[in-house]
Amino acid sequence: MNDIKFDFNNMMSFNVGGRDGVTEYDLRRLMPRVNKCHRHFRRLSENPASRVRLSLEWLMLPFQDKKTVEEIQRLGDEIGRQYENVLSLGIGGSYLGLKSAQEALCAPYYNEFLQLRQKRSRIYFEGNNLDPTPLAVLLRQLDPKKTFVTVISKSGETTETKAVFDVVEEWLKAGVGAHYGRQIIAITDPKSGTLRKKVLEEQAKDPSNFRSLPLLPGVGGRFSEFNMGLLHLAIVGVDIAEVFSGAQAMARRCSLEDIFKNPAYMYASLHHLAHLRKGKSIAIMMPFSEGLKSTADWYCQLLAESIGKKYPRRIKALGDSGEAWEADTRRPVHAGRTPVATRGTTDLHSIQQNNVEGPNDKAVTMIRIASFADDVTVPADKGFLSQKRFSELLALAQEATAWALTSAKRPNCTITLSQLSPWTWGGLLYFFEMATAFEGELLNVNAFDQPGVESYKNYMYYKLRKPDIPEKIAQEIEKHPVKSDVRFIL
Ligand SMILES: O=P(O)(O)OC[C@H]1O[C@](O)(CO)[C@@H](O)[C@@H]1O
Repeated sequence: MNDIKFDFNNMMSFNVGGRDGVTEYDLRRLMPRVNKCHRHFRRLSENPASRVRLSLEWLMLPFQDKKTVEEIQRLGDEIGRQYENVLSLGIGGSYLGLKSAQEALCAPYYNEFLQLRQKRSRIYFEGNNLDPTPLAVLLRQLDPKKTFVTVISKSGETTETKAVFDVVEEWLKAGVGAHYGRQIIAITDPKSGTLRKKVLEEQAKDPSNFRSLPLLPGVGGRFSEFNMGLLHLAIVGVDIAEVFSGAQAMARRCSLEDIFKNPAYMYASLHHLAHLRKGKSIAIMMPFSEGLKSTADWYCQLLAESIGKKYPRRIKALGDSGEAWEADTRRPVHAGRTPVATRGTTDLHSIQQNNVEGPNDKAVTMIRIASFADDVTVPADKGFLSQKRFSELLALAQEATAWALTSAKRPNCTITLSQLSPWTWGGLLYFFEMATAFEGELLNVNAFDQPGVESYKNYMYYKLRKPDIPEKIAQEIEKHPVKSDVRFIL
């Protein structure tokens, strides 16, 4: 059985009370807005030009052409079987989806045991931080001749990925010699950016150098796992067609107008109401599965970058029956909910205290797996735990967490995956993508840009004297120096 269920009973007032819970009446009152957003979103998603212009092309990713997917599957398979190690460089949307896929769909301790990884490459994620220690240690240990490098960056400009790639490229060159470029694949924008430029230059020297795969136009980083992440799925031996089949099934459920039939619209509507009417501004993501830890991290980027916006969206109609969006800077709204990634049962012994007794400003999403591929049983004669299966204990812990939250009037909901498989994981990702995009619609913000991330980048570029920094940015930085008074440093 391959199934995904969304249980939101504990978001409702009949379980957590009228002050903190949503009523059916609230949901029905929101329906005209939901229907309007649905029609708007649908109109845009049916228009190919709008999809690309507004970064909605992620909607189509699970429906990609079979031949392309098969080619990627073959290529990844070849790399995974040939190389002892794969260094996967990327950050944000060019990293989190890959990591979450690996944790969810490969055996735990994948890197440690050859048999568990079916004799495929060990995977090392780098380029997602500027901390020098892991990189320095790793490069001292790895044999460049046995290492393949995937560098993933839509822009090709991201400092973390670029700096690490610059180092890794030289390391590979020194260790492998003239043909080092055959051990690199770049996944980047098909036309623009410095990484694409580098690919073209290197391929002109030798066509088997710096192979590359395109990031499809109209796909933003955090919505790109079914594009940027495909090669990685293939390297670690995951069946991409299964992931897509699960995502397609979810896409069909999420295309329905009725929120009582569309789980993503319901998720978005409930959290929208819980936030704006009941003050639940913190989104706690709590999978009861080690395999879904990084999926919770992936969700944090998705929610934070998509919904956390200073300005609402101003829509401009265009001639092709499409539209363009811009920030309406006259009216700051500071929209968004703050995501926090936790995990059951580990964080029941830390963050859960605050969830139950701290400020009642959270909505908790639990994810549970109904059936595990492996199980462990406590031996007999061990008191009250005797002969209990771990899966049983875990399910009970999740039930107990829901009870503890609900009885303390803390709204919570549970997503149940029949099992953790490529099919359910594909469906789960699509569900969250649609729920987040739709929450953006309800809030009327652009869920597909991330202007707030630029300010730290600009400051760094300015200090690093990156060429072509706009004068306006330089002035802005000069105008706002951060004061440092020694009295306030102990
Ligand atoms: O793929 P790129 O261009 O290196 O960007 C990486 C990440 O950086 C951001 O642009 C900002 O953090 C993310 O949205 C994106 O996922």
